Amino acid sequence: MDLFSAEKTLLHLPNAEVIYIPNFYDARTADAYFDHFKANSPWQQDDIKIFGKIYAQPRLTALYAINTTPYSYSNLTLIPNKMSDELLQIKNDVEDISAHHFTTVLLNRYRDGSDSNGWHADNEKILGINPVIASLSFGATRAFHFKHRTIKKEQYKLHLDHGSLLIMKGEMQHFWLHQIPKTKKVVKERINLTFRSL
Ligand SMILES: O=C(O)CCC(=O)C(=O)O
Ligand SMILES: [Fe+2]
Repeated sequence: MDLFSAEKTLLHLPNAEVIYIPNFYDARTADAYFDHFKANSPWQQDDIKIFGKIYAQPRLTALYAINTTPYSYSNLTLIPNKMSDELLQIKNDVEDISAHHFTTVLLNRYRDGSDSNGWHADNEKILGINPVIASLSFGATRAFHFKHRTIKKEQYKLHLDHGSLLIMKGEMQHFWLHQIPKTKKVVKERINLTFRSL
C-alpha cells in the first residue's frame, strides 16, 4: 500500500481507520495559519508524569474549546481558552469533511527535531468510545508512527505535510498507539492542531 500518495489516502486497518489528506489547505493558507498560531497562542510547557517520574513535556501546547470542559492527560489538566475565529473556521472545515462535531482542540508546537510526542493513544475516558480525532499539520513535515498494540506486524509511518489533515477513527485509540518521534534531521518548527470532542 502506498502511504505517500498525493491524493486522499484511506487506510482500512485492523481495528482502525486512518484518512490522510495531504493538501487539505493550500500552502499559502497553511503558511498564514502557521504564522498566526505561532504568534497568537498562549504556549505553555508543562511537566508531565510518566511511570512516576516528572519530565518537562518535549513540546509546547495550548488548549481551546467551545465549552469550558478541561482536558486531562498524562496527569495534567488543561483549562481551555475560548476558540478564536481562526480556530472556529478550521473547526468548521474539518467538521464538513469528517461529518463529525468537535468541541476542543489541542495545539502542539514542536520547536525542532528534539521536540516529540511519545507513544500514546488518545483514549481518555472523556473522549468516549471510539473517538474521532482530526489532526492538522502546519510547518515542518514530521513523521507520524502508528502501531497495533498486539498485532506486531501492523506498524506504519506517514509523513504529515504542511497543510495536511489526518483523521483517526474507529477503534484506533483502543487498539493502536501513535507517536511523533524525535529526529536528528534538522527540522524547522511544526504546529499541530488535534480536534477532539469532549
Ligand atoms: O503532533 C501530532 O501530529 C500528534 C499529536 C497527538 O498525537 C496528540 O496531541 O495527541
Ligand atoms: Fe495523540
